[in-house]
Amino acid sequence: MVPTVSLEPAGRSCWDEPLSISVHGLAPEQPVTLRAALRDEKGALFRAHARYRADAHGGLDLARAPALGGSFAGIEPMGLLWAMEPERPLWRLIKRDVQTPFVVELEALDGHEPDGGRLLARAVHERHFMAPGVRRVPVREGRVRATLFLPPGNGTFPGIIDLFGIGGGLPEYRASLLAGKGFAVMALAYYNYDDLPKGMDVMHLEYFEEAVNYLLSHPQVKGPGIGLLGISKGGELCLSMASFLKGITAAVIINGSVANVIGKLCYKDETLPPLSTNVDRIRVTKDGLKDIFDVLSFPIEGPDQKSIIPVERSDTTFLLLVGQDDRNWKSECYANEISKRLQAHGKEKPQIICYPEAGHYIEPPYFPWCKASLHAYFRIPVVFGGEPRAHAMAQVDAWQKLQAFFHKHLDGEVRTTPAKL
Ligand SMILES: CCCCCCCCCCCCCCCC(=O)SCCNC(=O)CCNC(=O)[C@H](O)C(C)(C)COP(=O)(O)OP(=O)(O)OC[C@H]1O[C@@H](n2cnc3c(N)ncnc32)[C@H](O)[C@@H]1OP(=O)(O)O
Repeated sequence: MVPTVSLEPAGRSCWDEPLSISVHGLAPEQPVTLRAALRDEKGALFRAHARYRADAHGGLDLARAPALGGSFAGIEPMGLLWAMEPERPLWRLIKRDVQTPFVVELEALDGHEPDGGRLLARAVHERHFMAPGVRRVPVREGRVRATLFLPPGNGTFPGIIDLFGIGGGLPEYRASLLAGKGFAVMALAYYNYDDLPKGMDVMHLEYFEEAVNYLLSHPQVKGPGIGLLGISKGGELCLSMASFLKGITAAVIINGSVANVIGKLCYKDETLPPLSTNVDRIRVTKDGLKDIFDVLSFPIEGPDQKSIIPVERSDTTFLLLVGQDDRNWKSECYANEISKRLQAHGKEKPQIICYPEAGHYIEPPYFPWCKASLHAYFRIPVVFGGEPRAHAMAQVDAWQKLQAFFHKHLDGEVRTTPAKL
């Protein structure tokens, strides 16, 4: 019998969907190595491999068989994806064009040699970023530069604005995936994109207000309020939006900050200065990378208090997702501080979910953990924290939790979907 690699669903799936991977037609107990590879749109190669042993009938099912070593160990049905590592140092897996898939190649090789034995079987699988029927609508309305993703159908959908962090541009991959779950999601650029400012010295919340109003007045967006989703500096901006602007019902903040950082934040006649930084507190890790964890002080004291976002003004319901090993900044302290300030003013206590050994970059499921990359603002290689497996588990769980939260608060629905790694 000729060995074959099978994937379920066959041929194609959405990037955030779990896959069933199996090999058939092996010899009983045959040692094999499985390899997965994909190239990003800049040509950078990401790879993972793991050693396995076929069962007594010559079958191998990654949901039941433990990996005996390689990029990961133990039963990890999706390990060949989340454990991928870039060939290029300091490189993150980013999807730029969400209209094309990542093409994943899977190979089964004979034996356990590090460089791979004879090729036994091969499969190619497309991982897509737009579920069938999801529509992509570029938005250039007034000052707003964005891309709106609409679920299939003519109805109205809960609306969400999605913000990324430092680096700017217009990453669309999270918004496009989330639209596949029944939300109208607008990925919003705010700097370093098109005719928007190149830098982030001053952020005007009026720009974000225009985006909120655009989404709220869209005929396919269900009111009366919208949701916000943001990571890092994007999470911090969501907190500011929820504190100063109207029309925001629910916000999910992934490793955000309680205070304004890097540039000034202006809204009408108010200005929040950026937190002060102390670059003498940058540490060098044993790999020669930079750890910026202590660059911003906590507790926030003295003149720095002017940078604190007035969360107590907000009537938004919050879900704060925290990587407990975030080395970018003190996300857990910030989440607790947000909670403390809201409660001190009689506001609703936010839900905080802390993920042990998860780092800064909590992405949608199966994006490989990124140890470090060039800080887009300071141009130094910084560590993000986390440990690959725990971080991968956090990403799967966070993705489920944020969808359930938005369905509950924007749609009035309680949905529970079991998380799968
Ligand atoms: C000395 C003083 C220190 C002081 C220290 C103080 C710290 C004081 C505390 C601050 C604390 C901050 C806390 C908030 C920290 C966040 O916000 S963490 C960052 C979160 N980042 C995001 O959410 C992603 C934001 N977006 C992006 O990064 C960009 O949109 C994208 C996705 C890279 C695309 O942007 P683009 O402009 O189309 O990209 P492109 O022109 O191809 O490349 C731009 C640069 O990114 C790099 N890049 C592109 N693709 C990749 C990739 N796949 N992997 C890695 N790099 C890539 C390129 O190399 C390029 O660099 P250069 O070649 O110019 O050197």
